Amino acid sequence: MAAPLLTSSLPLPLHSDGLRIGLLGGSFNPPHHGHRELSLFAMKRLQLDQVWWLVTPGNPLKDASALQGQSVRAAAARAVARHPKIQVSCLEGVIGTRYTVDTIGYLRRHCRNVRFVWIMGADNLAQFHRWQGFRRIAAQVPIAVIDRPPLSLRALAAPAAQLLARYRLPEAAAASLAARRPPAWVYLTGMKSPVASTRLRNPDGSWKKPDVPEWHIERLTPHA
Ligand SMILES: Nc1ncnc2c1ncn2[C@@H]1O[C@H](COP(=O)(O)OP(=O)(O)OP(=O)(O)O)[C@@H](O)[C@H]1O
Ligand SMILES: O=C(O)c1ccc[n+]([C@@H]2O[C@H](COP(=O)([O-])O)[C@@H](O)[C@H]2O)c1
Repeated sequence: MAAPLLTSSLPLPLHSDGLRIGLLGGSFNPPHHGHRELSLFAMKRLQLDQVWWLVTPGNPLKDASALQGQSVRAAAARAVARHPKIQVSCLEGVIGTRYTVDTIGYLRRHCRNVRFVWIMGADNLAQFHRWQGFRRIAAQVPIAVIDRPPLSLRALAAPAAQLLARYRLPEAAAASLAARRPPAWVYLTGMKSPVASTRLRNPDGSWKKPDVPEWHIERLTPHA
C-alpha cells in the first residue's frame, strides 16, 4: 500500500534523491503571508530545494473546535503559497496521524534519500517539550526554529531548548543543517513577521478577510 499513498499524498518530484526539503507543519487556520515569508526565508538560509506545508488534521495541543476542515485550509494554503518550490500536503490526514513523530517516521521510511528539515516558529519551540516523542523527533531530523518576537527569549529558555542546547549550531552554519546528522538545530533570526492566524480569526472560528491578494479571494469563498 505504500506506493499509492506516497504518490497521492506526497508532492515528491520524480528525481528526489539528495533533495533538501523543509517541512512546515501547521494548522494554517487560516494560512497567511507569514507562512510564505518564513518558507522563503528558510529556503534561502538553509539552502533547501523545497518547503512542504503539512496541513495538520488538528494540532494535538490545540482546541479543535474553531478549526476549519483540513481540505478548506489546504486550498487556502495553496492560494497563499503561490510558489513553485512550496508544496501543500494533507499527508497527515492520509496516513491518519496528528503526531509529528509519526509523520517524520513515515517520511523517513518512504523517502530514504531525501534530507528533511523540520521548520517551526519560536512559539512551537517554547512548548516543544510537550510534543509526543519530542526527543525522538530531534534525534531523527534536523530542526530550524524561526524567531518570532516577542517569544524569542521564552523559547530559548524553555525545557526543549535547554535539553537540546549542546546540539545547537551557530546561525552561520545554517546552510549545512540539512546535511547534518541529527540531533542538530539552529535558531534563525533576521525574519520578524508579526502576522498570526489568531489575528485573522473571528471569535466563532470563521476567518476574517483572507490574507492573500484580492485576485485570490474568490477562490477562498467556502469558509464558514
Ligand atoms: N509570523 C511568524 N513568524 C514565525 N513563525 C511563524 C509565523 N507564523 C507562523 N509561524 C510558524 O508556522 C507554523 C505554522 O503556524 P500556524 O499555522 O499555527 O500559524 P500561527 O500564525 O502560528 O497560528 P495561531 O495564531 O493560530 O497560533 C508554526 O511552526 C508557527 O510557529
Ligand atoms: O506531535 C505533537 O505532539 C505535536 C504537538 C503540537 C504541535 N505539533 C505540530 O506542530 C505543527 C505546528 O502546529 P501549529 O498549530 O502551531 O501550526 C503542526 O504540524 C502540529 O501538528 C505536533
